[in-house]
Amino acid sequence: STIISRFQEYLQINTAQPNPNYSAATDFIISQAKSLNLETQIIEFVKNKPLVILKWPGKNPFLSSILLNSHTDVVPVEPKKWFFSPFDANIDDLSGNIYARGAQDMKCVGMQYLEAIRKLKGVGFQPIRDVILSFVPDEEIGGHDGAEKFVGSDDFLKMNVGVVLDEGLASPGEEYRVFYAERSPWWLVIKAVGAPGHGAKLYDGTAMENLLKSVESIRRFRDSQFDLVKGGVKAEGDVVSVNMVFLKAGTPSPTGFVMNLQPSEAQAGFDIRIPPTVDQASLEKRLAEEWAPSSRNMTYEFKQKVTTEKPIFTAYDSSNPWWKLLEDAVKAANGTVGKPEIFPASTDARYFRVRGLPAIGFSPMARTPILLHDHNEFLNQDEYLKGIDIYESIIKAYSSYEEPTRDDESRAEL
Ligand code: MET
Ligand SMILES: [Zn+2]
Ligand SMILES: [Zn+2]
Repeated sequence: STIISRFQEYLQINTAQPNPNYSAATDFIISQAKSLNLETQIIEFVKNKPLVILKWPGKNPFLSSILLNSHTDVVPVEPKKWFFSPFDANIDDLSGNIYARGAQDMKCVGMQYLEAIRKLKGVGFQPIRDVILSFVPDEEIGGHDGAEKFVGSDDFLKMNVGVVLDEGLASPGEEYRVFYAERSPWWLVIKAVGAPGHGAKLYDGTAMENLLKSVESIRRFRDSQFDLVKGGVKAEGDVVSVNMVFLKAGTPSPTGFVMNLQPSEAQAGFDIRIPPTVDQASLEKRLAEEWAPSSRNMTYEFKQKVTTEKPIFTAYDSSNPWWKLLEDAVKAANGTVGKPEIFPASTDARYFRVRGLPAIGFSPMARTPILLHDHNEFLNQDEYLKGIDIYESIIKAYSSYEEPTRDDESRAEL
């Protein structure tokens, strides 16, 4: 169908980090917007890193707007490990699965917003609140030149955003997952130095030994957290995850590494995710004292570090009307929403939440294995189409919601 081919077309644009083709993605999104008669704006806070903003104006400009956010970049691939080429967006005839990097994370969502608007326009629906779509760059590398700059801009203030939808996760079961908070990412590099020497000599204080002691200590901590999840004591989003993502050491030689030389430097990288309620200061103390102690000639550095003064949540009780509106709208489209969860990884939603806005993490993919950042990422075409109906229902409910929200009230007082 044309709906599916439009999704394929977006997936075929290679927006993988670290060299995303943002200009092709922008052209594509703008052409979609034009076909839908949406207002368009391109903002470049940083050159060649465009944010594409689309607007479907509502009838009441005094009410806060609905922001539907998605990121245009995707994570890199190891193409040889894929059955289908990751930027072909092939459809497996038998299953109807669409294979592509970004099929789940999160080009599906960006296109589903647009397709839902297409349907609503097709039946003559008119929103009361402004419906704004933001297609933002660089989420996968921290969002610093995308969503982070966006939320601090005048353009954003003028939008008077009242609620934000951003990405969630696929769900293998029947229920859609929905997220009210997320863990903070710490991308940590620990470095050890030590005395170099002959490969045959046993001596204390080598860089490798110094590093490995840390790795052992970090692994014990990792196990303790993982055990809580395995034992069913805690959910994935409620423990600290620590995973080693690189190891770097050794003296290179043309045939590999020099084998009889103990190197003077060694380092390891870790992806750490910290739940909102965990005390970050005490974790950093553990890091300084046990994981990278200067007494063992170790230093550390963060490649990414999100710190929060206090836990940041989107309310899911009656103080936040958007939560129930979403649940009801999903129900109205024959879906069900699970219990509110903490997103185990990170999304741009955090930038909206720190500004005090309710942001909900939601990607309508049920009956789907979680394959974001994995090989052979796919989304089934029927599931994709169902997701469009879900968004149609949500956008309809959100944009026709007339009760003043807290945000509208504070606006009125100005
Ligand atoms: N969304 C990506 C992740 O969770 C990038 C986050 S930036 C630290 O890994
Ligand atoms: Zn994502
Ligand atoms: Zn991602």
